[in-house]
Amino acid sequence: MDTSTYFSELFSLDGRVAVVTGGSSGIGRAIAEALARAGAAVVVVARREAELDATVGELRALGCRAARVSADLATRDGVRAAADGAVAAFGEPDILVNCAAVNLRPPFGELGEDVWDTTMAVNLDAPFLLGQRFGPGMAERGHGRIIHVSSQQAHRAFVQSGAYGVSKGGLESLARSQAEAWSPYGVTCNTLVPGFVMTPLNSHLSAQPGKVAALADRTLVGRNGLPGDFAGAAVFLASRASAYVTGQSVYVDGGFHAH
Ligand SMILES: NC(=O)c1ccc[n+]([C@@H]2O[C@H](COP(=O)([O-])OP(=O)(O)OC[C@H]3O[C@@H](n4cnc5c(N)ncnc54)[C@H](O)[C@@H]3O)[C@@H](O)[C@H]2O)c1
Repeated sequence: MDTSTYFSELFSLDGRVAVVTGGSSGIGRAIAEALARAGAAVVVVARREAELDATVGELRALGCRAARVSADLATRDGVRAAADGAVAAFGEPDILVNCAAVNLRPPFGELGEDVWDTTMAVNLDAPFLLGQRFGPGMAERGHGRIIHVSSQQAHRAFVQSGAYGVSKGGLESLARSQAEAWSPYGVTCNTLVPGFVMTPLNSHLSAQPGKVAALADRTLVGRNGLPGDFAGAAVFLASRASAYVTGQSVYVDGGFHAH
């Protein structure tokens, strides 16, 4: 077997269908593009129409198969609409990437039910519900990949991110439960754990360059992350190459957690 066939068999996503929530911006946008470039037909799920149109247009311009579903994952109806729309576009998915999230930031003492409920709905309930919808079919077909996107804040306390951190800790636990249920049937379930990445999610920090620089100093590679830093890890976790990796939290954080 020549080298390019060898690597293509390991990493190619030709013939696969991927659903990427939060796929129209930031890390999710980079993951959607990476999976599409690796050969998958990609359904991008998010709320904002203009960003969705732009993302799908760019993916199609690259020669990739892409479709969009506009849905609010904060509601059960929205999650159902997202799943139905994705299946209507390209059929049952082989790969589910749960990247959509909110990070609302009241000080912990002022954290009320509304912030808690919205955070859990988008960051934890939607990944659970989409997993329940697609995981059994993946297991029945004998192959599948579920990839969640967590956060360093699942592992340490950050001021004003109490609900967010809890939701991300739950997500990593969810991946392990899903792995326990479905990995015997060829479905791997893992979590990517980003460090700090400058995206719309933390645009409030763009006015605090000192804080952004301090976060970069805490990494081992000496810089904060870029959305494109997640492309390789996502393709790996979505491909045959990661068949023996499941129930894991994979840190893509420039070594932030290593010291
Ligand atoms: N940027 C960072 O520093 C960082 C660090 C750790 C973890 N993360 C995680 O990375 C993932 C991507 O975040 P990002 O930084 O790229 O931010 P982002 O704001 O660019 O992306 C978040 C996405 O979630 C979508 N979304 C939010 N609420 C939604 C809803 N109710 N319904 C549907 N879609 C909704 C948004 O439309 C957007 O596409 C998130 O899970 C986030 O928690 C980011």
